Amino acid sequence: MASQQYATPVKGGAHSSTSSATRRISSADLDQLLRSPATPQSKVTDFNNGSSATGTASTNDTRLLFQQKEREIESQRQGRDANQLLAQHQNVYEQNKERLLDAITETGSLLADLRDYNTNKRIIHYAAATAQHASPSAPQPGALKRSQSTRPGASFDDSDAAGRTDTSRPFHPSLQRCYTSQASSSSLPNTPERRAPARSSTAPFGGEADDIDNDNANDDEMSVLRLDLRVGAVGGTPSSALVRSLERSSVAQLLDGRMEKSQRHLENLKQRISDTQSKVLVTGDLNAGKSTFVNALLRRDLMPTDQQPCTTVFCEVLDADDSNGGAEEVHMLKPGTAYDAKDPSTYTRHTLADIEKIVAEAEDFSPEDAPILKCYARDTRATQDSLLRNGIVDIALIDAPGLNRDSLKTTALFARQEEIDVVVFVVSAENHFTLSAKEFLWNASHDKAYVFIVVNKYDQIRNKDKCRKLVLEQIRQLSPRTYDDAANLVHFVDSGAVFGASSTAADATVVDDEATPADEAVKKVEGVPESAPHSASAGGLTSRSSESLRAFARLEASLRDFVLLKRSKSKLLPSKTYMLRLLSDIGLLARINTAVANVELGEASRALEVARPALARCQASHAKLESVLEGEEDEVVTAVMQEAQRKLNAAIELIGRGLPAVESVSLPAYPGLFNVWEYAQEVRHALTGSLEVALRGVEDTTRGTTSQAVDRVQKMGEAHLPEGVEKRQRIFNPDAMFAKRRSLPGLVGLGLTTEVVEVQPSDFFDAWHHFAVLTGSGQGGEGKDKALASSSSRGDDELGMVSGLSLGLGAITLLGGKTLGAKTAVDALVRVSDLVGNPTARRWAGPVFALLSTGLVVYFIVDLPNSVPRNVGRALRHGLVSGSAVATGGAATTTTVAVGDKSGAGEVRSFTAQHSARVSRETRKVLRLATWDLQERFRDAIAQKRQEVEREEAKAKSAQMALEYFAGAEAQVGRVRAKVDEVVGLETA
Ligand SMILES: Nc1nc2c(ncn2[C@@H]2O[C@H](COP(=O)(O)OP(=O)(O)OP(=O)(O)O)[C@@H](O)[C@H]2O)c(=O)[nH]1
Repeated sequence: MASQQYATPVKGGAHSSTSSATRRISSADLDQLLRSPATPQSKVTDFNNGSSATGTASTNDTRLLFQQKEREIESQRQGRDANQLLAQHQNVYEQNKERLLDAITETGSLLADLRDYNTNKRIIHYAAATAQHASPSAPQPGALKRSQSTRPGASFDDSDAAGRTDTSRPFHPSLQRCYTSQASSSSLPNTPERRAPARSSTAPFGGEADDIDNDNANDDEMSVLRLDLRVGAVGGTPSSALVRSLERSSVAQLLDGRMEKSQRHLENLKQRISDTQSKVLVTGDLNAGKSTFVNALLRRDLMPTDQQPCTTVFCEVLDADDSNGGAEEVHMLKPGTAYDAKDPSTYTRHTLADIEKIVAEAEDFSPEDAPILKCYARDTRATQDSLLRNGIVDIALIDAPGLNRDSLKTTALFARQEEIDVVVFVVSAENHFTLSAKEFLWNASHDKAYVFIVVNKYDQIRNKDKCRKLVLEQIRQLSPRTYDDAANLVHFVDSGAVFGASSTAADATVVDDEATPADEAVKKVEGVPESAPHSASAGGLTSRSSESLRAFARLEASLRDFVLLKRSKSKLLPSKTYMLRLLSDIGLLARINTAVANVELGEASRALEVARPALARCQASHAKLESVLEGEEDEVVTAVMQEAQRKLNAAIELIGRGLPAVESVSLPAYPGLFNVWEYAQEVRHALTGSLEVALRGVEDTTRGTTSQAVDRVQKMGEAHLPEGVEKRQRIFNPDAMFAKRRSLPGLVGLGLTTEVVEVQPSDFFDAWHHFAVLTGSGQGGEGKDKALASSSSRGDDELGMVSGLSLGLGAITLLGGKTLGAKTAVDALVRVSDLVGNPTARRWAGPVFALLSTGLVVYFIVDLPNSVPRNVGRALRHGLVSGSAVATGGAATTTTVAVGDKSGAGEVRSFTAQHSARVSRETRKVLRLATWDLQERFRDAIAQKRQEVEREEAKAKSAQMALEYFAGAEAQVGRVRAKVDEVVGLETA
């Protein structure tokens, strides 16, 4: 209030001659007048030239001056109060701003943390997704609430746009088209992605969710972090099938995207709050008088006006002193280039006078290509009057092209820019709201709530009450919040009257003695430059135009108030709203995830109570079974081996006595002396054949024993395997045992050398055997066997001599052995030699010997059918026992895989040892397979149980971690929220 001079047109008296001039009265003058109110000849200030004039003042004049003084004092008081109020407001604003900036920073890092948690540690459950994907048995508070909600859209956007609409707002079917079409217009520049149907399709005051009504905040519903899961870009409705088909990880990914977007928006909010400039977008119907209104606000004929729609540009008017070093000029922005006032390459420079030409040239441009002008103009009015240069905040006024179907989208987009704080919507009182206007206004006010509405050309309306009612009713439907505060936000004016556009303004006069404090404002409206063609002061105002000016003055005061005193509302409230929404969402996420984690922890704990003992039981059973199985295996293998040894030894013993090892095999019939050779051969075949049968018998017994053992093992498995483990058995096929050996031909299968079937001389008379028997060196002992067996392996040279000797000795032995016994025979032989020395004996010795020899030969021949099997059997037995008849590397050692038997091929072992080892190996192999199968299933079962335990432990750990994390997050949300809640005064400012 540095300059306290007011322009006061006065009428009549000494000053009537100067009625067209503006009188200026100073405080000093008025003080003086007050000091001598009754002085007949008082000194009256000549308001025109500042000099004093002396004369007799009439009572009327005195009264007039008193009234004037009172008004001035009141005005000064009001000015002081306003300044104080502004200062206070500025203080509160700064505090609020700092709190919000702090809260935004903290929330940003909380979001970053949540994203990291979601991506790297544990997927965050998102409301409805949780209900669908988490354990169905477990109730989840947040999710459950949604599923029980009666609102169709409360669960995961499963409803259509209408279903999601807040019923507190009137929804206009006629506007639905634009609502949805704009919601899906993701291709538009500067456009945030499509939104969920519950949300605004346009955001006049920001690009994100700060465009949500504060009142509609609901702690149980996502808003900012709500996921848009609509199907299809155009006209699609959300599909619950799609939602259900979405994996939790996909939902988490979408949530991450949403949080990232929110982080970006927080950064924008920061910038927006830190920005000291406030932008006021003036838009409205074609030809509604927007440019006239802007000129009226500026008191300058800056923007071209015409009876035809003419504005084709977005012209942002800024204060030249504040923003451009005082230089009045126009910068035309280069499309696609970021504007920088300090960089002339980003714009082309023009004079203010060029605006008309630029506007005219841009007439044919499409709305998207409409040039954007930065118009730096000096605001000559006093700080407290000026809108642009008010000393508190830099205001920019943007004159936009008129709305029609083409420009609607562009202007809506322009309005969505972050830095647009206030939208002033100009509508012609003559036309009310056109369809485009309705669309724009409904969208702009739908979420933003407040729009400043100027109903212009009110002077043209005859039935003003009717018009007012109609327009207000429309506003009530389109923007209920604006309607509620219509006294401040809706103004019926005649902008032309301020700047001479309307016909009535040209000869308007003001009646002084009816002036009220509101008239002061009217007089400010009158403070137009002298160059103005239709200055209100030029011809004096009629009461008609006086009313118009008063209305405009009220509008200006309200607009200033709205932009300045209530800039908190336009700048901070959206941020506060957004923050509250976001924090509420994070809080909800934290609660949902805490609930889910609690459920998971409970589930995991319960599962562990079962799984841990089950694992321990399973491990114990396994250990026990393992030792039992080992014992069983050893027992069976030993039994098999002993049985095999016993049976094979018995078989070999029989063979050794020249008898077949089994009854089912019989020796061949003696074919006579002339076929004795073949006889010996057949005996050999028969005896080895009987051995094969005996061996098969051993193998069959082993199969039976093994089958029983396998059966026992499997039963043990059934008994010990834990519940739920697959009990399917490996099928045991006993026939497969020894099948390979049996498939081999005779001797090879038996693992014997081919010599065992070759006829030997000893098969007919085994001299060494008889000698051994004769010398009493044992009855079939091992040493004797060796000695006797060696007879069959001597060279052919010795054969004749040995055979002759064998024959002779054999005869003696046989005779002696048969009649007197061996000893007696030898004794007889000694006595015979004694007789040789006796002459008498020598006489009959020859015939006796001849007789004896003949007898022996006869006996030998007669005994051949018995002696051959005996000799063959004895030789075979010897070969089998000594291992000399067992082929090294033969079937006995190679047809089985050595399992736990260290005997290798090539080692000389008896037939019994070899085959008993083989069958026991085979048995061990089969049993190992059976037990291995069982153990394998045990191991699987244990691994499964361990996995289950580990899984539940991990689940419990993860849930525990989530509980801690979300408890921390919720606490942080609480702290930040308290800070945001401290941002006060926005609702009443
Ligand atoms: N009677 C009357 N005429 C007005 C008023 N305001 C503007 N006009 C006239 O209406 C016509 C259009 O005014 P403009 O300011 O150019 O309108 P606009 O909304 O900027 O037009 P475009 O943006 O070009 O569509 C001009 O002839 C103005 O003189 C008013 O309050 N009363």
